[in-house]
Amino acid sequence: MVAEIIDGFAIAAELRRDIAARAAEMKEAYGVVPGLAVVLVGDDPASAVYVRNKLKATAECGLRSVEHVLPANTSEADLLDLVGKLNADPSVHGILVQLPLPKQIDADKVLGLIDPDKDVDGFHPVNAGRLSIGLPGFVPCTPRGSQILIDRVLPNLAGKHAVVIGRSNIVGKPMAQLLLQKNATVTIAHSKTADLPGLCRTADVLVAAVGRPLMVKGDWVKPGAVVIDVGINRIEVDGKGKLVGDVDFASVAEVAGHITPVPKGVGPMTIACLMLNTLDSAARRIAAES
Ligand SMILES: Nc1nc2c(c(=O)[nH]1)N[C@@H](CN(C=O)c1ccc(C(=O)N[C@@H](CCC(=O)O)C(=O)O)cc1)CN2
Repeated sequence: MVAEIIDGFAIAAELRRDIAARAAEMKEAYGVVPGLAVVLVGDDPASAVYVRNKLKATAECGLRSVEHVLPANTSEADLLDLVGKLNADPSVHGILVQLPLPKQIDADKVLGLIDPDKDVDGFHPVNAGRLSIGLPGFVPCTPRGSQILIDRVLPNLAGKHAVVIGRSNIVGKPMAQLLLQKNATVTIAHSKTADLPGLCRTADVLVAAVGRPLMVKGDWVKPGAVVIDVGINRIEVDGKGKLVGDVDFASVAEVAGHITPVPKGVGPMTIACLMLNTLDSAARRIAAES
């Protein structure tokens, strides 16, 4: 293996320690403890694990969290009603509705009702717009965390070509915006892109966010490139469940300069950045009120 592994687990732990220190200062100076409302609808086991980890991280960072667990048959109207109450609650600085939602609920409608200034997931169209025109807002946690990892190993992206595979509103598009803000030349690739391996071979920074297990192979990667694997896929190997990314780690690590593993790469940064967005939200409210 030639690539250096980017240890997202360790970097996320470092970030959480920094957030804890800043939260303690905020409490001391202003008597404010940032509050995060976490809404879980239904009984998806993976979502339950992610929510548990988010609540744990909140406590570790000295933030306050309130969990709202609703049954799988919750109506859209009831969820919208809860979001409205959380919008109006001054002790709540951040609102997170765990995705996916049960099929009877229109996720866009729910996410669109969250007050953009409490939208710590950064999924509201207002925050997508703010990001695209360079205004302060909330950046979705996975791209924000991925950008922090890229900054660690390649702080100057001017003159670099970044390829983002995947065009989702939650990861691909905001990731491309962040890379553009850092002066990279950015290409968004997707399922209809011609010669995807050839395009990827031109990337100095390659971000894979497609949800296709082990899709990116070693011969898709430019020697020395920074490879960020956003994929979290559960597959079966020899009859056992295994968590893998969108990148074939074994072959890509032979070629890349830096690579994130799965697990313990981008995933832990997603949760750390949720804490960071919640802290930012409280800091902005304090600044606006003083
Ligand atoms: N409202 C949201 N819903 C969802 C988001 C989100 O950012 N906001 N992202 C994903 C799930 N997710 C957080 O919610 C998330 C997924 C994975 C990880 C993580 O740390 N993964 C570990 C592996 C964990 C495992 O064993 O399963 C890793 O990569 O090391 C954190 C957060 C969809 N929903």
